[in-house]
Amino acid sequence: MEPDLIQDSLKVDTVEDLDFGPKFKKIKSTENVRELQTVLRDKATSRSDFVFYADRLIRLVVEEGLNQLPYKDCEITTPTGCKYDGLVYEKGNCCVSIMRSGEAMEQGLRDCCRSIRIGKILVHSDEDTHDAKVVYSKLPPDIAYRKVLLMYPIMSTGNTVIKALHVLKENKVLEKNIILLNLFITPQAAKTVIAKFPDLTILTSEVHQVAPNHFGQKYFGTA
Ligand SMILES: O=P(O)(O)OC[C@H]1O[C@H](OP(=O)(O)OP(=O)(O)O)[C@H](O)[C@@H]1O
Repeated sequence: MEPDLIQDSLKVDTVEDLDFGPKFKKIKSTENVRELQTVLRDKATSRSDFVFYADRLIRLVVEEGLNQLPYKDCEITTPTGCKYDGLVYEKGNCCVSIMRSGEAMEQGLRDCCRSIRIGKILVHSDEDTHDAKVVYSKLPPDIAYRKVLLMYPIMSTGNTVIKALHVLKENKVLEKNIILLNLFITPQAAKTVIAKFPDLTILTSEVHQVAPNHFGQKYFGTA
């Protein structure tokens, strides 16, 4: 999809509202989306509600993320014999989830792309300093030739995602072929990541000074 068409889409806010350039995109902030974000931020939300509402928000971001991938024209025949000019999803994509919160987004993607390959990167970040280091990675061997949906829901400083992006670049993935799917990002994280990776596409649901850093603990029930 061309950038100007993305701006016209009902599904994403116009990028002019955000000062992060044309490769930074946000799903439309509808009342439905705002309710999901509110439930996820509310400390009174039960764990089962948290998982349920997180999965709903993840699905919206994943569906819009699929709009950032390439499609090509095709013609099909309907059951009544009519020709129809349609679109078909192009092959050559994969996903990389950043453990562990990024793994919460895998089911939403698999619900849309049943057999997509999913690589993993584990980045350990220090709870106090937010310093991050790569502990483990396992990626599809031909990842350099694929478009990559990189998934991580929370960006506070952006350090975790930056480490993962370095791993992808070391594996010869082109920056312009990476689409980062995210739920919540701080303005600081957006600025920092974009300054280092200007050709990266970022798709989020909300930019806010406060990152809901309880996400992983609450989603996986470890708090
Ligand atoms: O942008 P950053 O400053 O790097 O932070 C990203 C996220 O990573 C940390 O969570 P945690 O270590 O619990 O990660 P996990 O939920 O993936 O285990 C932090 O609390 C954020 O939620």
